[in-house]
Amino acid sequence: MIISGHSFAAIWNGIDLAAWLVDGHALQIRHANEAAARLVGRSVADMEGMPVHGLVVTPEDLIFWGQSHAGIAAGIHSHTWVRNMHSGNLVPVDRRVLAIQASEGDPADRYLLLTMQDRSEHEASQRELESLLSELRATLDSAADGVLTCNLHGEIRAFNQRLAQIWQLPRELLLRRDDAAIRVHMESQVLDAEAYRLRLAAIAHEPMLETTDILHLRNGMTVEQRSVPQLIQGRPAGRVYSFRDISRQAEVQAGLRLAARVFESSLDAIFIADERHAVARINPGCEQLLGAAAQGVVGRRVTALFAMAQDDAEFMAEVRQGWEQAGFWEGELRLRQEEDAHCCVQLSWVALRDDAGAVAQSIGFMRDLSVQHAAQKRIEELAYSDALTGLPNRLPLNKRVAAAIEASRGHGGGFAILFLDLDRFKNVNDSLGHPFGDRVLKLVAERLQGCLRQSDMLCRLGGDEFVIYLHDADAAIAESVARRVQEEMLRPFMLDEMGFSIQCSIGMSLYPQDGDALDDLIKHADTAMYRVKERGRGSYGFYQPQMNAHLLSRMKMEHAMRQALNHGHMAVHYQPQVDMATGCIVGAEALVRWTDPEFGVVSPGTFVPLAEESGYIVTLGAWVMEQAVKEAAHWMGCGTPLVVSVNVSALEFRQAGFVERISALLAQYGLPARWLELELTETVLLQDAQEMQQVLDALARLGVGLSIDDFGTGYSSLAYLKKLTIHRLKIDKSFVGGLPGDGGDCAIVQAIVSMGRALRIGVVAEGVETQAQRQALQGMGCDCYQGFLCAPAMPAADFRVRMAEPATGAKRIAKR
Ligand SMILES: Nc1nc2c(ncn2[C@@H]2O[C@H](COP(=O)(O)O[C@H]3[C@@H](O)[C@H](n4cnc5c(=O)[nH]c(N)nc54)O[C@@H]3COP(=O)(O)O)[C@@H](O)[C@H]2O)c(=O)[nH]1
Repeated sequence: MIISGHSFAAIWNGIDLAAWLVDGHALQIRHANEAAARLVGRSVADMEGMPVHGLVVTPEDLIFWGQSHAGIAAGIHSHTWVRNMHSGNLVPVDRRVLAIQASEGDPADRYLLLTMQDRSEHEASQRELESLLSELRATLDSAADGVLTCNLHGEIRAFNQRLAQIWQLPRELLLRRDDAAIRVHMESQVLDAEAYRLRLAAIAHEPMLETTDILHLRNGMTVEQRSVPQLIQGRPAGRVYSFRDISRQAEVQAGLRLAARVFESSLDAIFIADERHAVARINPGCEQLLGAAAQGVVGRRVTALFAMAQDDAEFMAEVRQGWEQAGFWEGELRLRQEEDAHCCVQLSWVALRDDAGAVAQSIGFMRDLSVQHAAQKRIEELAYSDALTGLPNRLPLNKRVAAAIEASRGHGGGFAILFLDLDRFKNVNDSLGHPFGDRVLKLVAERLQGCLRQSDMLCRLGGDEFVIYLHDADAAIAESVARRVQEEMLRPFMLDEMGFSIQCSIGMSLYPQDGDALDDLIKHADTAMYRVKERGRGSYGFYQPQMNAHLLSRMKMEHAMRQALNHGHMAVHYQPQVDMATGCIVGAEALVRWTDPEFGVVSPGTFVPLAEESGYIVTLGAWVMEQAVKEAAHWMGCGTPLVVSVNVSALEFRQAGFVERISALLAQYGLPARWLELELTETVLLQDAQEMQQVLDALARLGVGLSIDDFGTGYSSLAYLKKLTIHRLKIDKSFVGGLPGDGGDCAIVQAIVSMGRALRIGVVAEGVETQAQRQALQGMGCDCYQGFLCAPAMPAADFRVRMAEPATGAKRIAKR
């Protein structure tokens, strides 16, 4: 097809692309179309013939037109600017240059066709896009939430800095693109990684799903993960995840939940009041304390819950003052309960203020003080009374005596103090147990109270010690009361169908002659009571000033006794035990002796009880035991073995490791256990039956003999004779003394001997002084005797001599 010149012009001017034809040699514009004229803001006519440099605006273009264009054939495509002469603006253009050879072989006949596409709009939209992108990035990076976008295949397209922070993405994952590593890292940060992985897989399967999940991360953060589909033209193209740190929120919520639980489950009664001090809420503890359901209480004024002496306004003024000064008010109030009851509560009422500082709400905490008040009352009672008997204790007695002394200054009257101690009450406790002893003490207290007038006062000081204040009393009244008390005590008591009587010792002091203060009067009455005990108990006596001197000498004696062992003032003597039938010595009782440089010969009857009271008997007894075992080993070594009997006190027997020590001693001196016998009193055997039996069994297993000393003077329970491994009974010398004339003693001794025989237990009579006694005992079937008739206890050396002289007294024969 051939295009006419007219048609070409129409096409040339019709195209929207600016074009001009430049003479390659002259560098002048030969032709320009109308689009070119519009682009540069000139007319076509103005442009044609114009040097091409006239339109150059950039240094690069100047260089371009200044160089040879011979090489331009395939065309040049570049971006540049042209100036619009009309507006003066630079217009960005997309420029193409094409070389055209007009006639063959004439290099001068060469043209350059320039086409320019205005890029203004394209560049503007490009800038707009970049600006939008940077805005979007800035927005993402400044977002408080972590954001991550991915496509439908799960490939990560973008995430922001916050996401990196929340998930603590390591630096290397920020520098290189590794979606799999990022996902693995994120999963590893979730506490339940497996569950999270499954959840993500499930979300990926549902492109249109909108999700919200709470994630607990290993770093302690709680994160809310939301995900929404990313839609392009209504179709899912990917997914946007956002992650919000809700740790604080979760903490607050947990705190609120906890507070609600505390409110609901608190044992304290709690109410919340509004700004007008009307009850808004109460907890179950409060309902319980009030005895009313919340509905009946909510809306009532807080002050209406209490029974108060003050009126409402006065009380609230006080409360407000507390709120102003400390933020709370605290005090004891009487709470109204259901059915007109009341209870005492401790109210702590705290004001909660709004931002402006006004009291918006208040919380009241109430603690029931009933138990505390009861305990307080009990403490006061206990402070003034004896818990066991309920009798007043020393405090009220002090007050009473102080008042009596004060009153006596006016009218000169006197009063008496009686110090009363139950005799051998320890035996009751030891044998029948403390609970039984406690019940006896209560009965005693009742009896004693019955002997007194209203104006007198009976107190228990502790243990088995009582003090009686006799109001307006002289020596005669005191004595008659003491006598009445003793008669009353001797009247049989009944407990658990057991009848018994109690003996007591009473010491008395008088005001004002024996002291002008309670402490002195009690001390002196106590001293008098001691003297009564020493004289044989079961009686009463008045304080005499020289008694204190006696007490002092007791203390001196105790001190001397403790020194005696180290100073060699103690010795062990041996008293022979003789076989009735043969007259041979078959054993010896070891008896301790003390000769003091100051006190002279002190009887064991005096110092053994002192040693028992002070606990020194443990040391003393261990020493006697060692001497006796050593001596018996010596007898055996001399070919004259004999059984040695050693007295063991209750305290010694109770010592842990007693059996082990005996066993070690026997081993140390090489004495076979059968040559040792332990003498125990009945009181020892009754201490704690079970524990006692274990020790006795262990001793029996060792092969040591056991005898019961002073048999018949204690409880003489047949039960333990049957149960325990006893080898011998020792008839007390008090029964032997009455033989053969006293029918009662004869009957007792006969009974003991018969019982021994029946139970196959040996019987020894002690304190045999006459042939008549020996014959009587022999006639009754008693096996052995011990007493002055044969010999008193003698030093070890004398005893050895005695054994070596068969002609002088009893012959010795070892028999066991
Ligand atoms: N725990 C320990 N107690 C001991 C020890 N040594 C002695 N005692 C106890 O002291 C009490 C008094 O003992 P004592 O003054 O030695 O009297 C004993 C004998 O000397 C005395 N006796 C012996 N024969 C006669 C006699 O014919 N007539 C008479 N009037 N008295 C006599 O009897 C006492 C022996 O008592 P007993 O032990 O009951 O067999 C006394 O209770 C001793 O037990 C010791 O080392 N440890």
